[in-house]
Amino acid sequence: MHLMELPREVLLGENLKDKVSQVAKRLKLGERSLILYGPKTKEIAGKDVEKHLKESFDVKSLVVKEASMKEVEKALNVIRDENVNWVIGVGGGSIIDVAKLASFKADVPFISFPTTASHDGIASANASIKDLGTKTSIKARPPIAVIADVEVIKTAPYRYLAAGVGDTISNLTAVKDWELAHKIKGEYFSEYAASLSLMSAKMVIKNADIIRLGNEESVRKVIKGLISSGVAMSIAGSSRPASGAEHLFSHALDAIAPKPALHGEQCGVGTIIMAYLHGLKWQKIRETLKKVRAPTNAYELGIDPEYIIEALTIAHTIRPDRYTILGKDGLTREAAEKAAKITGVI
Ligand SMILES: NC(=O)C1=CN([C@@H]2O[C@H](COP(=O)(O)OP(=O)(O)OC[C@H]3O[C@@H](n4cnc5c(N)ncnc54)[C@H](OP(=O)(O)O)[C@@H]3O)[C@@H](O)[C@H]2O)C=CC1
Ligand SMILES: O=C(CO)COP(=O)(O)O
Ligand SMILES: [Zn+2]
Repeated sequence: MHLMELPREVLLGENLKDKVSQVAKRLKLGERSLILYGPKTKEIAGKDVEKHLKESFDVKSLVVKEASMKEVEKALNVIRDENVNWVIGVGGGSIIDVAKLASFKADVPFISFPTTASHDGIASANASIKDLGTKTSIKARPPIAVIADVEVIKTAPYRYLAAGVGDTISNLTAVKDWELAHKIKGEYFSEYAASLSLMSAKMVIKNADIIRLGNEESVRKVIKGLISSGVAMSIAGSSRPASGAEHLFSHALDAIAPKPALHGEQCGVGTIIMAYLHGLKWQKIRETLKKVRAPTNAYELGIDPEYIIEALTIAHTIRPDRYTILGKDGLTREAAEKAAKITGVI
């Protein structure tokens, strides 16, 4: 049996920092809450959300440094010691993932309050957490509510919005990899989740000219795609519809590059290469990324070509149970170099 859980409320609008209490009351989440934010997102929105929440709730707070198991444990300790009833994560993908996993382990609900449109973990049920050096995708529960404040998200540097396009466009190759795993390995495949995921990718391609403006409408377009993508993952019961070989490439870069770029930026570049390997129209993907001013090569990622090649050759080892176009043995150095050169990535 596959149990599908989805958010109960999704708010997308302006000035929502003082609306969290209303949502929490409506959903009867309880008296004691824990707010998680990062050092920057505390200043950007966290402090304000906390101030408003304190008018109605008993609020504990924690500054989260990274998406690691250590940080999840810290949050879990506060939840248990303080008998916290619900959690809210105010931040980027890292903060939301820590809130998602800690609340899941403690069996309490959590609210997702994204400060950027850079990743599709906003509404997904899985958390990407670093444990023993590499990122693992851990099954958790989707947020009970998503509160996406366009005013807050709009203040993030444009680069984050372009990264969101990269994370969404990667659904094109992720779904291809999923189909392949279904055909070759007999892996469970949900046509419905795959279609929803592809729809998000197609929407950002179609709206690239609007997105590149970086205005409020752009934020709304990208956020909607990211939320649908997260819902697709919840329906699938895994990150399969939105994470294939292009994500393995990004996770590999996170592990080896001295200064990795944003998750969505790396996934976007990975999508160009994996689309080439799949025989898809990779030029169209590159064109869209260029249009929204997202990186399309090593230089723009700020990563040495040598790391790009290495990441391509080790990507298949990151999650051996996730079958992709890279197969069981991965790419040879020569094949990696050729694919990266043909697609203009190096
Ligand atoms: N679970 C899932 O389904 C998914 C998970 N992910 C995961 O999400 C992570 C990537 O998320 P991403 O958002 O790109 O990166 P991070 O959450 O790591 O944030 C990157 C930086 O941006 C800062 N930041 C956040 N909001 C703003 C803002 N409004 N203005 C200025 N700076 C801001 C953060 O501040 P601070 O230092 O305060 O945190 C941080 O320093 C990865 O760990 C990835 O694996 C991605 C997709 C799906
Ligand atoms: O980033 C994701 C989808 O965009 C999902 O994360 P994983 O690659 O960790 O499963
Ligand atoms: Zn992603």
